[in-house]
Amino acid sequence: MSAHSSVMIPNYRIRPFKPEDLEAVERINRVFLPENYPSYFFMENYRRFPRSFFVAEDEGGNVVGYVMCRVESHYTKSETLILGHILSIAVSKDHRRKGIGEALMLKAEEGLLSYNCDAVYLEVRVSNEPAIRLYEKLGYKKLGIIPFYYADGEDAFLMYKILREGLDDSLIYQALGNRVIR
Ligand SMILES: CC(=O)SCCNC(=O)CCNC(=O)[C@H](O)C(C)(C)COP(=O)(O)OP(=O)(O)OC[C@H]1O[C@@H](n2cnc3c(N)ncnc32)[C@H](O)[C@@H]1OP(=O)(O)O
Repeated sequence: MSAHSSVMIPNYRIRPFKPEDLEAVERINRVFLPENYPSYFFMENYRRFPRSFFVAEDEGGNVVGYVMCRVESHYTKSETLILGHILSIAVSKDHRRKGIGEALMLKAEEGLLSYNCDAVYLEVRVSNEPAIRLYEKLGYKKLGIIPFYYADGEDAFLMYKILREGLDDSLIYQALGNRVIR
């Protein structure tokens, strides 16, 4: 399974994150997501995994969305899996339903493939219909629920997508199953 690199969205451009984008990315994160991070967290993920951190900009060069990822090792009985972790994605409200979220996700997957990721996973609030629909559209499956994952007590779905052809779903369960109930 491969990610598609040729996603074109009229009037927008998806490009790699640059340190100058930090303020804009943090603003979008604070306004549109309850899960906020200190600046060093964004910069650390950029420093370690620059090929899977993207922003979307409009024609005026304004940053209107981002996706930030990390690469992790997870263990199964037979092998170590390299898993991409989508840490955070958001698109400014005025720019939604134009394909930006989907394009950011596909670019992130492409970047994660360049780090040899076997699969990609993420956590999402069980009430976050738009995001869950987006992930399902892109082929993500629910591994299970992480109870009380968020600070306000809401549960998360742990969702994943296999990137390496032939990788069995059961290996993802071996790697991440201890975090979820089914
Ligand atoms: C790992 C995490 O970060 S989990 C948290 C995810 N982030 C957030 O919840 C932040 C607030 N939400 C957002 O920023 C946006 O709503 C996002 C990122 C979830 C989606 O971004 P958008 O640019 O609007 O998505 P995009 O236009 O690419 O939509 C792609 C598909 O997602 C689904 N989708 C997106 N929004 C919706 C919605 N409101 N209702 C139903 N389906 C939706 C649809 O299947 C859509 O395809 P379609 O337009 O062909 O029907």
